[in-house]
Amino acid sequence: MNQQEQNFEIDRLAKTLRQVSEQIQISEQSSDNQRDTLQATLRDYWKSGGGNSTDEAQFIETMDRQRALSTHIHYSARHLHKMLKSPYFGRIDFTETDERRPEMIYIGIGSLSDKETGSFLIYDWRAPVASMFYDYGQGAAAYHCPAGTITGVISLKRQFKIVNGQIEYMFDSDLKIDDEILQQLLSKSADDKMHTIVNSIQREQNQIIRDQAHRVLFVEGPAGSGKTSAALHRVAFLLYQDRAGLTSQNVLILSPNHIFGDYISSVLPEIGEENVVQMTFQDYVARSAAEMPVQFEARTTYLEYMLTPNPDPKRVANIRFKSSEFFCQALLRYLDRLASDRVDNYPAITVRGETIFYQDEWRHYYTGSFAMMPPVLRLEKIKTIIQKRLSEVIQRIRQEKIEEIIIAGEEINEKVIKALARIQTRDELRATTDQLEQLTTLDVLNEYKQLFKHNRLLTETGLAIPADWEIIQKQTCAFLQKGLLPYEDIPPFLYFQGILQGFPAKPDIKHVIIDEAQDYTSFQYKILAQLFPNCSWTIVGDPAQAVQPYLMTASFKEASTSIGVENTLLFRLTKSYRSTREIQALCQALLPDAGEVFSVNRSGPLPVIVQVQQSREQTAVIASTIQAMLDQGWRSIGVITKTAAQAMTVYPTIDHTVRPSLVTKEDDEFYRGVVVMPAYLAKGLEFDAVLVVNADDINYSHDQDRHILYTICTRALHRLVLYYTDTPSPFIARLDPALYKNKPDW
Ligand SMILES: Nc1ncnc2c1ncn2[C@@H]1O[C@H](COP(=O)(O)OP(=O)(O)OP(=O)(O)O)[C@@H](O)[C@H]1O
Repeated sequence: MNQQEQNFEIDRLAKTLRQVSEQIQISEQSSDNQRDTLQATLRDYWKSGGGNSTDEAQFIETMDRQRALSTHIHYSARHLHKMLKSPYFGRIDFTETDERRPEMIYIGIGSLSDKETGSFLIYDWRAPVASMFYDYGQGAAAYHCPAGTITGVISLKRQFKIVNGQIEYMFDSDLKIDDEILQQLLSKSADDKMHTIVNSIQREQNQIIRDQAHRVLFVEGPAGSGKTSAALHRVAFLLYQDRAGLTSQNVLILSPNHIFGDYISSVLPEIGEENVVQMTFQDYVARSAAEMPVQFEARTTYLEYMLTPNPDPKRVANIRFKSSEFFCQALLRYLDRLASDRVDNYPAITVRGETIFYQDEWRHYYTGSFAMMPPVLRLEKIKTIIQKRLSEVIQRIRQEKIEEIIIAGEEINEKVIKALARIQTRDELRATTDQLEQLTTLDVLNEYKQLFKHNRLLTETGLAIPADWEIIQKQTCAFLQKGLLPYEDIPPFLYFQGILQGFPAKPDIKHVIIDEAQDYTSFQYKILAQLFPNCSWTIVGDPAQAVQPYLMTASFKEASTSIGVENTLLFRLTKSYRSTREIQALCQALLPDAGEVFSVNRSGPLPVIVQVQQSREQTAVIASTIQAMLDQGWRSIGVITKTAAQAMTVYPTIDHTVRPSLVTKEDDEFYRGVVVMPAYLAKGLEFDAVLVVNADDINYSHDQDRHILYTICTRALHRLVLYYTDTPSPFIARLDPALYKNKPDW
């Protein structure tokens, strides 16, 4: 780029910043005006004495409108302040077919138009025309917009780094955002929060972000391929596309845990969007558990137990069965029958030989008039009908009783006579009211028990006896007998309960992102589909990172069947960005059938696999490694164990002068620095350096352990060290020695 061009860009930036400043002033002025209007509206209303309900309704509507406007002004001012620091990061010169002159298109986190001419000074990165910045280098290019596909030629592509209103660097790139800039971006130290990748979104990621043709978008990709990043930027894109119909309150992110939720919480605000609603599946479980007469097993208790070297095979059989497609289908069949046949053999309700509710009326209401309601509600409605009819009979009987008591002449006080008649009527009808109660009460927990206790799951569905059925029956009954619902029973039970009682659906949620989707079972998807009936979905995951042993999680195909949407697309990412080439090579080698994964051409030292003789030596070696990493300027170091119990053992051995923190619970705070934590909480996070403690055969020898080890190692950006004591994990022992060293040289 010659000097003249550099000067042009410097002037262009100055002009843009002037415009941004002016617009900030206007925005702040209108914010002040808006605040005054709001206060004046409030004052006038109270001065006028409140008014009638029509006035009040109007007043509330006015206030809501003014508040919404105020919020909007506030956000655009915040956006402009961000733009004052860094208004754009890219430029393309695009000549549309049939046009002679190119248009200079500057791309930033928001749009800005010239106050006087109205022309765009900056295009929002989500604008249709901006997609070419991510999709093309110089040469023929095209983009889609409501008017159709626009074609043309890109004659220049320029990238900027503007910090605090100053150009730090700018360069022209021939290709799409290429490896060089990525290398630079990725060679930095990891933060305790994830950051936006808006200025370096890759073409394959851009396709995910901008897809609008599918109601369910599945994204599968190796560790570090930007699945979470793409999903979050997709949220920003959807919010931009549908400003009128979609707000941040209509979008929900389902995170694996709150640590992860906190980790990703900066991305949207960084690009000027409000954070969306966040939730974990455990939040839903906890809310449901609060109302149950049985204790739900905590996820951590379950995981800690299942991650021990030799969990009870009976429990393993139970976990496999409860998350299997067989059980899912069996339960669905059972629920279908319950929804249609439950009342088939219910008797007529009679009092003194008079039928007040005929036998066929059960079916008439249950599968007819009330068929759209959940069964519990249907029975309640029918009960109300019967009670109403019964109350007429009760009045008649009471009157008869009163007359009988008067004729008997044993009592003359009117009040006492009435009370006696009431008691006698109640006693006479007790059998009927008890019968009614019993027929119309559906105790969900008891119903669930009966599936196993009395074999109803099979007898009612006619399905063949599955392997290990007796073990599963006994296990389930034994747990429930103790008042405990085991973790593997929670999703099927909550689904069962939801179908019978109804789900607390959230129709306002219009888009749901599921991260770490490889850990969800079919039942979980089914529950989510009921909770969010009106939404589209972005579901991202990596089957190689399934860290819950024995659980039969849903494939993407099973997930889409469970969600019940046909308009789906499975998108596969193939490039990984997080780790150095060397770390990535070792991670890929841990998987037996890893497909080809491309990496950014970023090199670093080989991973290190060290044998330590005993725990005293391990303590010393870890201490010196951490110190060496810190001395080299790496700021986030993850000491990652298989279980929380192991993390708690390792934590006290870490030199406390490096101020380590221990993270063992899903809602613990997560800070940058030296962090000791179990693998299942480190999911989705990343560290400059990862130290894998106890990489022995005791911890990592079964096939499911392989995925845990892979997940841990893929958290590393720049350095990876694995320690073992006696025998290394077979997954390590089988590695090609060229992939690692036995001694660190840092
Ligand atoms: N286009 C990109 N430009 C710059 N950095 C990127 C890009 N895509 C991803 N990254 C970075 O790569 C790292 C991994 O991204 P992310 O966490 O989104 O991947 P993931 O596929 O969700 O990973 P995992 O499955 O391991 O949790 C992050 O540091 C992210 O900022």
